[in-house]
Amino acid sequence: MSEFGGFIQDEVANDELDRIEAAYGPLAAAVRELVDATIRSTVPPEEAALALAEVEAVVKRLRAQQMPGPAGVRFNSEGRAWNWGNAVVGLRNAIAPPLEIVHVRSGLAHANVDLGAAYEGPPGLVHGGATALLLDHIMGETAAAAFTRVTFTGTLTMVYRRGTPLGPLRLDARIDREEGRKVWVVASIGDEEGPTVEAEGIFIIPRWAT
Ligand SMILES: CCCCCCCCCCCCCCCC(=O)SCCNC(=O)CCNC(=O)[C@H](O)C(C)(C)COP(=O)(O)OP(=O)(O)OC[C@H]1O[C@@H](n2cnc3c(N)ncnc32)[C@H](O)[C@@H]1OP(=O)(O)O
Repeated sequence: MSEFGGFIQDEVANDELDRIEAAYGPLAAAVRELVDATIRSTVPPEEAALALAEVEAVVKRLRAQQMPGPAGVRFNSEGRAWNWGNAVVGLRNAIAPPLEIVHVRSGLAHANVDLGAAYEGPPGLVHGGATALLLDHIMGETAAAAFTRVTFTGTLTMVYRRGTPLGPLRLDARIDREEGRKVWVVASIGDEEGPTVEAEGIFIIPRWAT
């Protein structure tokens, strides 16, 4: 294994990655269900205590073998990259919705997502930090121009036009302009009635990546 600016070259073969993803993807999806079920359950406390014992047993089983730190962003020489722990798109991260981003072309992307009880801020509405999180990520991937370069968020501006309802939502992002190592991206998230939050960000290609 070797590291480039935090990106880790890890020679796991593609068929082995498929096998791992086929097991851990559904596991993370079940944990997402668990998060939602824990928030919305109305079973009596005695039932919740029994559930706790079962969850603790599952945690113990998974802790039997662990990587020393976070999952990182990895790639192999077969051209595959994976970021299973990412907070927005991580296949193995139950905190991530996960967002499935469609890159229409370099610098233009969109995504559909259904946010449930785990993302609530004001009653029935998405937490403002959660919309910022999703927007930051889709904008970052868009700035990366079809994954041909690394960009970091420099400045992010959010305009919250109206509350974002929990439920089905759409995100859109596009590169507005570029100047040297700076990439301006505009984006929005919204429901069927239109955008609820509009964002503008300056993404920087770091000096170390040029
Ligand atoms: C090939 C393999 C492909 C793989 C492809 C994988 C892609 C996978 C996509 C994942 C997508 C993730 C999407 C989430 C995106 C995050 O969440 S990133 C995490 C949050 N952001 C950070 O942690 C960034 C922290 N800050 C930094 O690391 C550094 O300050 C930066 C932003 C890289 C800039 O450092 P630097 O390169 O030393 O910049 P520097 O030379 O000082 O300035 C360059 C220019 O940028 C301007 N600038 C610098 N900082 C800022 C700023 N904060 N705001 C505005 N302008 C700024 C300067 O004024 C300067 O402008 P000019 O003078 O050229 O006009």
